[in-house]
Amino acid sequence: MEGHPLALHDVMFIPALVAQASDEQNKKWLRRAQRREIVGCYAQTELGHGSNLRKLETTATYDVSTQEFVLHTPQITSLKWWPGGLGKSSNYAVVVANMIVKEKHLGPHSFLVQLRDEITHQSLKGITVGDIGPKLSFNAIDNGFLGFDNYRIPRTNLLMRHSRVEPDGTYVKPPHAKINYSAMVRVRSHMATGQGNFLAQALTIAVRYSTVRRQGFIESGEQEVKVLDYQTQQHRLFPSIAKAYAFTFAGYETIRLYEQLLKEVDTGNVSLMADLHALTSGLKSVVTHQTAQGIEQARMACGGHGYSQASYISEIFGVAVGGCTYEGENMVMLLQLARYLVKSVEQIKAGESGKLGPLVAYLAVKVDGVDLEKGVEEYMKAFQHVSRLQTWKASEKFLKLLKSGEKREVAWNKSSVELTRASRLHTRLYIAETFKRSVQEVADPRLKEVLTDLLHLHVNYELLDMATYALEDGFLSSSQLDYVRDQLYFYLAKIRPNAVSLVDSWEFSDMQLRSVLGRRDGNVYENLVAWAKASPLNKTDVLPSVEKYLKPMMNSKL
Ligand SMILES: CCCCC/C=C\C/C=C\C/C=C\CCC(=O)SCCNC(=O)CCNC(=O)[C@H](O)C(C)(C)COP(=O)(O)OP(=O)(O)OC[C@H]1O[C@@H](n2cnc3c(N)ncnc32)[C@H](O)[C@@H]1OP(=O)(O)O
Ligand SMILES: Cc1cc2nc3c(=O)[nH]c(=O)nc-3n(C[C@H](O)[C@H](O)[C@H](O)COP(=O)(O)OP(=O)(O)OC[C@H]3O[C@@H](n4cnc5c(N)ncnc54)[C@H](O)[C@@H]3O)c2cc1C
Repeated sequence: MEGHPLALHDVMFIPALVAQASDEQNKKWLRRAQRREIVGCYAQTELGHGSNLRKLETTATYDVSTQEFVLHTPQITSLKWWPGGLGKSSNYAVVVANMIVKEKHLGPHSFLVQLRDEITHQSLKGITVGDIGPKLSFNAIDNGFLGFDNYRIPRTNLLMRHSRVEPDGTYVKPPHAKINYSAMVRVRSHMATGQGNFLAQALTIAVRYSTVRRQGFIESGEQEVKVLDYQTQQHRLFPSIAKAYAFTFAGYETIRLYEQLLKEVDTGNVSLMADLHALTSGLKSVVTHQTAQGIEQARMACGGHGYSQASYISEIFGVAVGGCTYEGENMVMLLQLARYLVKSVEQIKAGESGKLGPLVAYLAVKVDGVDLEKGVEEYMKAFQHVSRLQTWKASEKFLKLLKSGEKREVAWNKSSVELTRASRLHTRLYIAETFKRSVQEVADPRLKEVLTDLLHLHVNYELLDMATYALEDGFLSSSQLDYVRDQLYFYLAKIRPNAVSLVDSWEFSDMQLRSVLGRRDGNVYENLVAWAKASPLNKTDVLPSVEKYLKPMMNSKL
């Protein structure tokens, strides 16, 4: 859980080689990387810039006389900063640098760069490398810094699957300007399942513990109740169980789309790139944010013991919440999706709704009302309505500002909070749709019934959570919202008997969970006492600090 120094080798280094190195280059590098003869990381972010890649300062200048690239970090803000596994573990890196050929700045490109000697592991001349220090979490990963002092690498170390520099300095452009960003798109497309997994771990701990913990009464005179029987506890935990399933289903779809994209790009078809970029930008942001919130609620649902490291939920939170920042800061990524949504609105306004992709076609179709009692399909129409409403509102705001003479960037900035709201609603619609489709495909009727309950819980919870938008224009009435509330409470109670099975079905072992509270055998109290006794502070009855600090104070007559 605390991370692994080689995580980025598998998560980004190898995928970057697969997607961006030519077949010929990969004959040299890929097998070695897969056998871990060389260990690598993905070095893109710098001390001064992470989000705005066009302003990366590390340069790779082509020297035609030696057929080499000269890597250089001209100032302190140009140092690579953050890459996982860079500090101490990696001897190679995929380095993203601004490529300069014949004095022309050609933007960020990826290079395979050796950092350390393969035998001694010592850093090579011209390289400054080290660890950036402790973080909120992930402290088993050596996130690092890296500087280059006119460090030379062969021309052939530019990853050349999609773009090339010939020996004479002729540049062959890629088929899509952002194709070098593919390693990021890959991780974003995997993040929904990854984050769903973090959320699932925290929920397994909290739900199991909530069946062991007894506190207070629902009906007087009986045994104290398991805290999971409180409606508030169910409301805290069960919608997140539904989300963990929903994120996993959505993630399977984006992983499949990324694999499809890779195949299509190899045949020269880059049409899926914009769609997948928009989709994964939004999904990554919504999923990481909701996961962090869900984990924190799971921790609080364990009361005081949730605050102890024995619960292990704080560590899960620390790792998961990193996802809100890495692979694109959430606001920045929501604004990427918003670009796509605004473009879609512009297409509709230009009478070109036929050209809209399937995920945004609903933006052109108005619905007057819904009959929620007819079931989940009607909820989908309601989600479409609120997303459409907010997308149009935010887009119109932006377009109006543009028309009034504001510069594009200024108009964008003045509309950006509204735009991020639109992106979230659009993404939540996508999550609900994929959840619905995935449940429909389940063959086992008993499993399907339980997952359908979770789906119902999810759509009622979500609609209630975004109710302001639907009430604003009178799309939903207050009596419809009462219906949604009743349905929500109905499904909380219906899910209660299956709650433990729903979390157990994720099959985390005790070793994976590392939680005293979330143990499979439920022996929480005995093990909490044993855990506390094992605390380093309990190794001796009287600590040395007593002699040194407490006694002089306690014995003073002041
Ligand atoms: C696999 C399992 C995962 C689970 C993880 C578990 C453990 C791992 C542990 C640790 C962490 C793992 C990884 C972390 C690694 C990293 O963090 S690597 C660094 C990540 N950095 C970022 O994500 C940077 C974010 N910034 C950007 O991506 C870009 O700068 C930007 C915001 C997208 C803007 O780029 P820019 O070049 O300026 O473009 P501009 O805004 O001008 O847009 C121009 C058009 O290009 C389109 N576009 C942008 N990106 C893409 C893309 N990737 N694909 C397709 N198209 C793209 C954009 O939409 C614009 O299109 P228009 O049509 O003009 O609107
Ligand atoms: C755990 C972890 C692992 C990482 N691993 C790697 C790695 O392996 N390799 C690597 O290269 N990098 C890695 N990173 C770096 C990470 O990708 C960046 O930190 C991330 O992309 C955010 O960039 P930033 O730090 O520059 O944030 P900033 O962009 O400085 O963000 C600061 C604030 O500014 C806002 N902001 C920035 N730009 C805009 C805008 N255009 N519009 C509106 N608001 C804006 C943001 O929303 C945020 O609120 C890692 C980071 C973490 C935390």
